[in-house]
Amino acid sequence: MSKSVRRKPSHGAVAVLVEDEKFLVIRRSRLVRAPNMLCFAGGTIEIGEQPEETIVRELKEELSLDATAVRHVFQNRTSWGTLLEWVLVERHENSQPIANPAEVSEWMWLTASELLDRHDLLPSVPDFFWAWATGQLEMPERAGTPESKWKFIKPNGRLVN
Ligand SMILES: Nc1nc2c([nH]c(=O)n2[C@@H]2O[C@H](COP(=O)(O)OP(=O)(O)OP(=O)(O)O)[C@@H](O)[C@H]2O)c(=O)[nH]1
Repeated sequence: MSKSVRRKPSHGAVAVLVEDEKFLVIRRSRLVRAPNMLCFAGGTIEIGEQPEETIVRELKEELSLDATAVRHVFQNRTSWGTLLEWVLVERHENSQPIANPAEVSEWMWLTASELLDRHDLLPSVPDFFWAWATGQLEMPERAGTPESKWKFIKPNGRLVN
């Protein structure tokens, strides 16, 4: 969520950090676009950057977290036209998140089911879990197994029972 030179059209990268079936989630600060919403850490890909570099930089800026990109897992486009690159990351041993209040008001570890129960998510987050549940992306064992009910999460929508 830095304010430096941007590439147009908007192209962003999202950090997927999962341990023991819990995903690292941030609440966006009230000072940024989509204030107070829950999402994964990430931000705009700057000129000359690879998505893997963007998410390492954004994890440092938003959460003071040291992490390594593992692999690109997914790509999608938001309803407002931003192309998103989803990158699996691992945090460095002993590196703990500390929220930068200019960008992040809090962080939390949530299971996918806990996440999908929330009503304050950026719409790309249920889209990501829908894609996982429908076999469009591969996640490591530590992420657990996608639940079949997530297949009923409509893209940009909520869980349909
Ligand atoms: N950080 C983050 N951004 C996401 C997610 N899902 C999603 O659609 N986005 C979108 O990706 C774009 C870039 O994210 P951002 O808002 O955190 O980053 P930024 O300040 O560098 O970019 P911006 O000021 O152009 O919006 C925004 O349009 C944001 O809404 C997500 O899970 N995490």
